[in-house]
Amino acid sequence: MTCHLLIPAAGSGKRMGAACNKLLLPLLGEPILQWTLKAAIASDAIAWIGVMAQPHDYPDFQKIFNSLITDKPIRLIQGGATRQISVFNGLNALPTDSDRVLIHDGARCLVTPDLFDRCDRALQKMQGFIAAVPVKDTIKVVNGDMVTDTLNRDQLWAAQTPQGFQVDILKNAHQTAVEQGWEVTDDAALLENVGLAVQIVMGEETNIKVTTPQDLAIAEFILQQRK
Ligand SMILES: Nc1ccn([C@@H]2O[C@H](COP(=O)(O)OP(=O)(O)OP(=O)(O)O)[C@@H](O)[C@H]2O)c(=O)n1
Ligand SMILES: C[C@](O)(CO)[C@H](O)COP(=O)(O)O
Repeated sequence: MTCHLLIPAAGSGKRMGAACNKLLLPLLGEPILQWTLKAAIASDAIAWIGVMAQPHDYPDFQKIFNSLITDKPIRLIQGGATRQISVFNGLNALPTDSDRVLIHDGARCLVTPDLFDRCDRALQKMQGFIAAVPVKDTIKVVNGDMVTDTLNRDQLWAAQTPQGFQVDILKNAHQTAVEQGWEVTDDAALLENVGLAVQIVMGEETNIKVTTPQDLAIAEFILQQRK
C-alpha cells in the first residue's frame, strides 16, 4: 500500500445544474464524493488521498471525511479555476516521497477498488497511462450541423480516470502547459503534447462520470445492481 491518489473535486457542476457542488449531491443517500472515497479506502494499493476542493466546500467535505472509517490520510487541497489547475495544485501538495500518482475524478464515483489496484500495478511499469474503454458508438466529426468525417471506431477509446503518472513527468508537463497556455481536459493530453507515451489500462463500463441529472439516475441504477 504505497500509492498516492489525487481526487479533483473542485468543480462547479454547471452541466448538473445543482445549487451546490454536484459531488455533495446524494446518491442512494450518500454524497457522490463519499462513494468515490469509499472505493479508494477499500483499495489495497492506495495509502494517501488528496482532495482538491474550493474553500467554500471545505466544511462539507471535512464532514464526509470525518464520517469515513479509515486510517488513510485524506487531505484537503485548494482547487483552481479549471480541473487542470486543480490537478497541478494537487501535484504540488503531494507528500515529498511521492514518485507515482493516480488522478481520479471525484465525479467518477462508481469506480471499483479493483480498478484502483489494477491501475496501481500499471503504475509500476508505465510512465503514464489512462483507464479507458473502447467506444461503442460511431463517432463523427461535425462542423456546425454538417458531418465532415467519420473516425475509425477501431482506434477510438473513451478516456476515463484513474490516470496514472510518474510525478516528476506530470509536474513538468503541467509547468510546460502553463508556459505554453495549453488547456486540456485530461492529464494524459499533457504527456501527449510533450511527446511522451501514454498507455491504456482497461477501464470499466460502469465507471461513468456523473455530469448531468441523467447520469445520477444511471449511477443509482448501477449501485442498486451491486447491492
Ligand atoms: N475547476 C475544477 C473543475 C473540475 N474539477 C473536478 O474535475 C472532475 C471532472 O470535472 P467535471 O465532471 O466537468 O465537473 P465540473 O467541472 O464540476 O462540471 P461542469 O463542467 O459541468 O461544470 C470533477 O470531479 C470536478 O469536481 C476540479 O477539481 N476543479
Ligand atoms: C478526465 C476525464 O474524466 C476523462 O474523460 C474528462 O476529460 C473530464 O472532463 P470534464 O469536462 O472535466 O468533466
